[in-house]
Amino acid sequence: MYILAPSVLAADFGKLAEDTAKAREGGASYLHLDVMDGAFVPSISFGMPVIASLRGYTDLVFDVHMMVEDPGRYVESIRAAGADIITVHQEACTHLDRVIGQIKASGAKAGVALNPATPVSTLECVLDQVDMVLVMSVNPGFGGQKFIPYTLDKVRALRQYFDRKGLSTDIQVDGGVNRDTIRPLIEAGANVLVAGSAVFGGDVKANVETFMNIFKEYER
Ligand SMILES: O=C(CO)[C@H](O)[C@H](O)COP(=O)(O)O
Ligand SMILES: [Fe+2]
Repeated sequence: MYILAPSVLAADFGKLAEDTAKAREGGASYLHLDVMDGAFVPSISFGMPVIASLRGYTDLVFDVHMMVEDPGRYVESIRAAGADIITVHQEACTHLDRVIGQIKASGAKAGVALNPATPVSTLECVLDQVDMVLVMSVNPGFGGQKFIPYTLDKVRALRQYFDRKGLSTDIQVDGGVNRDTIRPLIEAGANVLVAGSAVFGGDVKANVETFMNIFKEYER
């Protein structure tokens, strides 16, 4: 029911495949891949070649978070590189409906992300079409930032909406997720939790296991 998506942004890039294998050993089923273009967000991370290369080393679900301007330009190539879920920012798409259609046509699951200061109401017209909504709980661009508490209200509002509609749409939260912030997030209705520094800082397998044990508290 609950899914941990370790974000490789905090991994040792010289040992990506190794760190990914450790996360899988601990029980993770997703791998969160942060693509940054230096325009939508200040930093530049990695793109298709790195994702395609890593695809050869793991069967984890590739959950690609596109922090790029006009992400519609890259949907097909990110899918071809191995993405299973492609999440685009509402703020980066002039034609969001078209991009969601493009992602679905590619065969990937479609996610839409919101920056902390972007209200849930901006997704009103597309909420019934997406497989996942990503609530950013830090301003995107860097790992290791502090969780922004008001984003919990957005998670609650989304879960209420999906429950009312009888939809089992995933709600993902990304940014500052750790063993202190994860319980309020689950209680607010999040079911896909991204964690970068809390997974890849230290013993990766043990860190993932800690999250898995917290999930068990809620799955009983
Ligand atoms: O999208 C992201 C940053 O924009 C990352 O997924 C996120 O920051 C994960 O890192 P941490 O868990 O250390 O906050
Ligand atoms: Fe992310």
